[in-house]
Amino acid sequence: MERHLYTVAQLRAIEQAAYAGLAPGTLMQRAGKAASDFALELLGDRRDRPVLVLAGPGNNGGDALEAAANLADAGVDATVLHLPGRRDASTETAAAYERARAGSVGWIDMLPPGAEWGLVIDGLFGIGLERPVDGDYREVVVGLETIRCPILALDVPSGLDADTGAVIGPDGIAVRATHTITFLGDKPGLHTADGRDHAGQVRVDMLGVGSEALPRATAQLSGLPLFAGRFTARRHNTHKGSFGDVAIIGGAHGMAGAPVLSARGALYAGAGRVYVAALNTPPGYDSSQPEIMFRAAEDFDFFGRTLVIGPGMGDSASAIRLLARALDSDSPLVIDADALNLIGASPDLQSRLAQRTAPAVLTPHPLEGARLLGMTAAVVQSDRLEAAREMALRTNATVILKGSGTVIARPDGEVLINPTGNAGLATAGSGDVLAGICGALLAQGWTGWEAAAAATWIHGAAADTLVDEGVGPIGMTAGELPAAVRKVLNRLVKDAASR
Ligand SMILES: NC(=O)C1=CN([C@@H]2O[C@H](COP(=O)(O)OP(=O)(O)OC[C@H]3O[C@@H](n4cnc5c(N)ncnc54)[C@H](OP(=O)(O)O)[C@@H]3O)[C@@H](O)[C@H]2O)[C@@H](O)CC1
Ligand SMILES: [K+]
Repeated sequence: MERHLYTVAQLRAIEQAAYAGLAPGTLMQRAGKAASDFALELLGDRRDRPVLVLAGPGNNGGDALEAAANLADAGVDATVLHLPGRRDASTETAAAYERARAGSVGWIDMLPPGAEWGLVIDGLFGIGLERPVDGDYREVVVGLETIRCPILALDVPSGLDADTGAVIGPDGIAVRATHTITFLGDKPGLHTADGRDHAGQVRVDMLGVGSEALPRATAQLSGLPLFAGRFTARRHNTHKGSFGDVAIIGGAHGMAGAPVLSARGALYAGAGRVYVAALNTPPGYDSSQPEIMFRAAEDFDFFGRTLVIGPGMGDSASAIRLLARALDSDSPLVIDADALNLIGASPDLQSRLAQRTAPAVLTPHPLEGARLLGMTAAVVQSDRLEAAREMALRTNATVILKGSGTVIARPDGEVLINPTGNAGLATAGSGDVLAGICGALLAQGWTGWEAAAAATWIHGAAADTLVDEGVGPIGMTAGELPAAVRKVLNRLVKDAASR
């Protein structure tokens, strides 16, 4: 899957350009038709169930009115809960209202308690929402929370910021849809932050607008086409040196598990040799993974090795020394966990990072990202794309900002949102495994951008596989991920070979 993501400003420009060449109301009629077609598909053979259509004050409400009229024409029992605003509706929305009025649509002005619906269509607000959903609108959204049927959002689930995926406003509220049909281009907010929980499955309908009319998108959904060329079958005539060395630097006193999880991630993602360079006295070996070699970090030679630095590393003087040495080296570098916090606190380490020429990939969660940027995690989460872009620009590195809809950014402003993964990844150690996978791909010669995109995608796909097998999301452990990562990777290579 590869899909461009447009900002509201870009969508308004697309809308304006498309609008100019069409009869008034055409786009809204197309949106209403796409919505009612999708609604009929969701109803399937339950077309006798009543459908509730929520129509708000703006053009999103106009889309909903068109959809309601279409459903009634198709013989569906469609009821509109109409909540117009104080201002006059646009000409198109007024026309859609007249059309629905003339048909066999039912009308209500409040949510009847206890009513049962086969489907709810949310056309309260779309990309025009700029302040929190309140008053009667809020009451309706609260009322939806107890309704147990599919909810189809038109364009954007009402209450969600289409650019950022944040629910609008302090103490804001947004519709939790099971499906979203989005118009004129996909939107980043449907795929990150609160977006995945509120949008459900996303379908894009371009309303007949051709790709030549679209601006250049600086954000897209990540997907196999971005890195599929790297999945080549291994040649027979190879050896462990052919697939790179990865060294995990971390494991201070009491934190030996984190680098071991990273090391397993690297091993199962195909690195030739994997070391743990431990700050504390290294264990002799890992009995469940004896392939991992343990060394003391202080006198470990970084040369020719890909480094994953930070898991369980702590903030000792020795940790800072090792991090400075790693930043100054020519080794490809994944920077995780404690190493990120140390960089956030040190202008000296920041300038060493910014001056690097070898690949560097940073893997912050929102709090680590916040420390790097000198802001709060809430501010990072309020605009994850912008935060990831800013981090990439300041550090001159590729950034993987973890969380629901992980954002991957590079210094030139290009951004990906990863669509794989699930809540099972919200568990201790899963980030360590991700850093290890990323290290393994760098060690096999991938660029920082490809390694970051693919490691995130594969890590999420591995978690999705585990959920399909009944292992999670509840109770999924980080230690279960590496074997699933191996399965996903080998399947991708096999699929690539058979294409
Ligand atoms: N134009 C086109 O060609 C096409 C448009 N399309 C569709 O239009 C949608 C965009 O329409 P839109 O711009 O009218 O904005 P929309 O999201 O409906 O809401 C804005 C309205 O809500 C009001 N309002 C805002 N916040 C509020 C609050 N908290 N509480 C109460 N009221 C509030 C606000 O009022 P105001 O702020 O002006 O007082 C204004 O009236 C887009 O998402 C897509 O679905 C498609 O058909 C494709 C073709
Ligand atoms: K909506």
